[in-house]
Amino acid sequence: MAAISISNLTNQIPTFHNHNKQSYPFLSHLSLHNHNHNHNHNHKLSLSSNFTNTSFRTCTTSITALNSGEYSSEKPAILVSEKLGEAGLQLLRRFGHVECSYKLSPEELCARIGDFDALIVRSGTKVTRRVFEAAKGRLKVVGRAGVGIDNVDLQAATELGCLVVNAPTANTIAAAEHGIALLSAMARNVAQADASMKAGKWERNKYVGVSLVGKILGVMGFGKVGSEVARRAKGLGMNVIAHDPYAPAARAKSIGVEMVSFDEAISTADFLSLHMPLNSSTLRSFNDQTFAKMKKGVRLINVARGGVIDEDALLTALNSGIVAQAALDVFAEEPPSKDSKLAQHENVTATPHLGASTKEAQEEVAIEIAEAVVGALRGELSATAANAPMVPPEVLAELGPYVTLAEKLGRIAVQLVAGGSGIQSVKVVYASARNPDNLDTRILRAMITKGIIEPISDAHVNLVNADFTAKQRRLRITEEKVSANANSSQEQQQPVESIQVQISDVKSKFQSALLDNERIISIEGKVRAGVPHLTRVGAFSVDVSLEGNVLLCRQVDQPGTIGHVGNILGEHNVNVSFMSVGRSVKRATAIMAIGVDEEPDRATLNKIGEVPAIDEFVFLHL
Ligand SMILES: NC(=O)c1ccc[n+]([C@@H]2O[C@H](COP(=O)([O-])OP(=O)(O)OC[C@H]3O[C@@H](n4cnc5c(N)ncnc54)[C@H](O)[C@@H]3O)[C@@H](O)[C@H]2O)c1
Ligand SMILES: O=C(O)[C@H](O)COP(=O)(O)O
Repeated sequence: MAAISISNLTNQIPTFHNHNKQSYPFLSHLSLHNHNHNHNHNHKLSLSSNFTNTSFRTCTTSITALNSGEYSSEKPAILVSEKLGEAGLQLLRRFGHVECSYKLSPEELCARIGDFDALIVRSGTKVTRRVFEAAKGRLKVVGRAGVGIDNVDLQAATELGCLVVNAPTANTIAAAEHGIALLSAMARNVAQADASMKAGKWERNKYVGVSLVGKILGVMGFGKVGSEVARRAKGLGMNVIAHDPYAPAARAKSIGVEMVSFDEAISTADFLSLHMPLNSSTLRSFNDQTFAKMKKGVRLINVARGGVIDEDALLTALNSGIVAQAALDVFAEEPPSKDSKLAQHENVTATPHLGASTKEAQEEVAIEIAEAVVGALRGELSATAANAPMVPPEVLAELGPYVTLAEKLGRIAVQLVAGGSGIQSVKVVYASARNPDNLDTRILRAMITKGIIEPISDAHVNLVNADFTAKQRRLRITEEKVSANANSSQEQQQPVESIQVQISDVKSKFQSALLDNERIISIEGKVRAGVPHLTRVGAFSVDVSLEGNVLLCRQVDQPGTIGHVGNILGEHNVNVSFMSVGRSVKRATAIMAIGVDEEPDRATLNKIGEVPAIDEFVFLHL
């Protein structure tokens, strides 16, 4: 894959106007899909004859004009594909259009998904790459109303910039209670005895059970559910050991649970209860080899995920008596086939994935996921994001203006690169008067990446996919944090004093942006009174607020030039919002930075290029 090329910008990227600014104020930080490609106007902007013709999409960080599907008003559209508690639905309805379609086939889901901004699922909906691709950029968030996100293709979501959030806490107790219910029911053959009675029998000798007290329970995965199961099992008089490579031993110890290795757990336990996530390292980790190491007659409970067990191996172990009984709430395929030998096995107690299914848990889960999805659609960062940095709200609030600055600096820097250059290496230097090591730069880096990549590609970059997109395009972004001297107490309180963006090994269409003519484009920005400013271009200090578009001119520092350019703009009804001149030596070369509200047309720009004192200039869309 080639480095980002800007060689053919001239005729490929039409000027882009977004006429459908939406009012989701923070979404720009997170989810910047733009659905207005149909509104492209093929305006081309010609800079003076000395310069490469370039056009850029205007920077529009507003979001998501909804597609022209069924839901086309200003409100976001939310598809709920599995049963969700009423309280959560009400919350969602207050915010957007909600469609509950509980029986969509995979094909129907793909056909409909492009009409929605959010999708809420439980474990029964497979949110595959096909679904994300079918969404064609509109889907901004997938909410998993529960814990396990193994039914969502996280990689595809990340690549396509879709946030995935879950509701990780609300069903913990329900799942733990179900685990204990299965443990007890299995030990006393409750389900089998009940079925026998319903068949008119009275089989007291057949259903003699085993006691729990004094037995060893091995909890595999000592997270939220596992630790609650352990706590309850202790109350039943069991000796509990646990295996979890990532859980702190002290937490287990505090409730009287000993952490042991995988092999020790499986070889000493009388009962094994599984509570780890399904991922590539846990997939079928209970298999022929591991069953062979277990104590003969072990009893197995699984309320985690069916896929952690090799089901054929379990069947063999049940038939050979290595596993005396199993209690399964989850299956590799759900529902399992009607003639599943496992579900039908007389030593298996089976439930249809009921772990989270209590009234209380479902109401709580629905509220938890509705809040997470609404927050994400509003552009807030989520505390339960599975594929984006979780940035605390207070950090986000503080970094807000720097987020805008970062994106604009990225946009400016890339527009200064001359056609024919391939951008490979970007360096960002953050200066802070506070301890720079404490600065969380993930959002800023994502926004710089967005600013650099979006004007020269069709990619939609956001916090979710920024690093992935940069990597995919072989754009290496390095960061440096340096200490800044604070000149005032206000500067001391700011999280960031300045952000410098450098693009190395490129030519510039504005020579003055190069550092010592070294093929390094360098610009710097600051936030002043909450407004992003461009404060340095190459070696020249400037000060222009980045609120409209910017014209940068290098000129001979002599009387009249500023007025001349200002007049040309005025004559063509282009309003100047800000102007600053930076020079190194009196009456030598100066850089003039002009903020303009409107986009000057080609004739206006040509006239500026004809001003004798102007050596070079560039118009930058922000
Ligand atoms: N049946 C249901 O309805 C139901 C309900 C809730 C949760 N679940 C499932 O239960 C599981 C646990 O949920 P949770 O909320 O406790 O999650 P959690 O993230 O709080 O806990 C999972 C624990 O597993 C540990 N772990 C990771 N890899 C491991 C490995 N290889 N071996 C041992 N431990 C490992 C993690 O360190 C973590 O402590 C998940 O698979 C979840 O999907 C099922
Ligand atoms: O991971 C979970 O939260 C549980 O497996 C619950 O799944 P469900 O929402 O489909 O009941």
